[in-house]
Amino acid sequence: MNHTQGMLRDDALRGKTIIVTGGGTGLGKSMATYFLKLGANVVICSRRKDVLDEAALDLEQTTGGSVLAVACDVRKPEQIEQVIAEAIARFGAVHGLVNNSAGNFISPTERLSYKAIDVIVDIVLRGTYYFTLALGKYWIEKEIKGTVLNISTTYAWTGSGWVVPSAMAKAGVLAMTKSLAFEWATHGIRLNAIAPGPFPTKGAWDRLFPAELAEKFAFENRIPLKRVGDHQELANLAAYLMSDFSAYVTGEVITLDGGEVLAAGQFNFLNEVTGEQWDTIEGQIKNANRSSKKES
Ligand SMILES: CCCCC/C=C/C(=O)SCCNC(=O)CCNC(=O)[C@H](O)C(C)(C)COP(=O)(O)OP(=O)(O)OC[C@H]1O[C@@H](n2cnc3c(N)ncnc32)[C@H](O)[C@@H]1OP(=O)(O)O
Ligand SMILES: NC(=O)C1=CN([C@@H]2O[C@H](COP(=O)(O)OP(=O)(O)OC[C@H]3O[C@@H](n4cnc5c(N)ncnc54)[C@H](OP(=O)(O)O)[C@@H]3O)[C@@H](O)[C@H]2O)C=CC1
Repeated sequence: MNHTQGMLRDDALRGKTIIVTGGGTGLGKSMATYFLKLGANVVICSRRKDVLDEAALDLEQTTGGSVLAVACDVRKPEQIEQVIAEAIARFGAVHGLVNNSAGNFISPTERLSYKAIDVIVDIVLRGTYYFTLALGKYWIEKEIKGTVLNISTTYAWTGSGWVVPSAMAKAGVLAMTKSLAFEWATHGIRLNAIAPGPFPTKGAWDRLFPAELAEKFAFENRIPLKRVGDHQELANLAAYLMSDFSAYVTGEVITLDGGEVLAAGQFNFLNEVTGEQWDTIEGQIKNANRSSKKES
C-alpha cells in the first residue's frame, strides 16, 4: 500500500451523482476519475466543450463509468441551471458538488486592471456561490441531503502576495463553507473544503510557475515532507468527503500540503542548524542556565 493508491472500498460512491466543475482538466479530472471508479455518475462542466468531450471519453474508457459533459461558465447562473437540469434528466438526481473551477495567475497587484481582478474573483467566488446556491435550493426543495466540497488553497488562511485576487476569493469560499455548513445542517446538507498545497497540473503551473520561475523554484526544499502532492492523495480525501463515510464531518477545511503552510513557524529557520552547531548551542544555553542559578 502507498499514497498513490485508491483508499476507499469500490462501492463507496455508488448511487451518487456528483458534479465536478472544471472536471475536464487537472485535479478536477483526477477527482472525477476516482469518483467514477467508486461507482458515482459524474457530471463535468467548464467553458471549453472540446476539452470536456475529450475528457469524458477518456474517463468513460478508463473507468467504465457514466459521464455527462456540459459546457458551462460558472459565472452565468442560467448555464449552471442548465447543467443541473441536464444532470437530473440523465441521472435522475444530483447528490454532490465539487466547486473546483478556478482562474489564477501571478502578478504584482498594482499591474492588474479592474477587469483582471474581477475575472479571478468572479470565477472562484461568484462561480462557487452561484453553483452552491442553485444546488442548495434544489436539495432543500427535494429533501436531498447533498454534499458540497470546495477546493480552496492554503493561502486563503495565510494570505499571499502576487495572487491577491485568488487569495481574496478563496478566503470568501472558506467563509461560505463554514457559514452554510451551519445554516444548511438543518437540511442534512454538508459543506467541506480542501486546501491543497502544490499538486502539479498544467493549468496551475503555466500560470503560477512559468519557465522563468520554474527553474528557480525547488518545491521539494520548501515543503517539510520534501515532495509535491500526488493527485490520488487529493482524490482519496475528496472521495471520503463526498461519501457517507464522512457523514459527521461538516464545515471542515482540511489542509493537504506536506506541511508547507507550517513554514511560518517562527523558529523554523533552525532547520539549517547542523548537529555540531546544536552541540555548541546546547552548551551555551546550559552555561546561561548555570549563571542565572548562581545569580539567584
Ligand atoms: C502551488 C500552489 C498553487 C496555488 C493555488 C492554485 C490556485 C489555482 O487556482 S491554479 C488554477 C489555474 N488555472 C486557471 O487559471 C485556468 C483558467 N484560467 C484562465 O482561463 C485565465 O488564466 C484567466 C483566469 C485570466 C481567464 O481568462 P479569460 O477569461 O480569457 O480572460 P482574459 O485573458 O481576457 O483576461 C482578463 C483580464 O485579465 C488580464 N490578465 C490576464 N493575465 C494576466 C497577467 N498574467 N498579468 C496581468 N493581467 C493579466 C487581462 O489583461 C484582462 O484584463 P484587461 O487587459 O483589463 O482586459
Ligand atoms: N494545482 C495545485 O497545486 C493547486 C490547485 N488548487 C485548486 O485546485 C483547483 C483545480 O486547479 P488545477 O487542476 O490545478 O487547474 P486547472 O487549470 O486544470 O483547473 C481549472 C479548471 O477551471 C475551469 N474553469 C476556469 N474558468 C472557468 C469558468 N469561468 N467556468 C467554469 N469552469 C472554469 C477550467 O476549464 P475551462 O478553461 O474549460 O473553463 C479548468 O478545467 C482550483 O480550484 C485551484 O485553485 C489549489 C491549490 C493548489
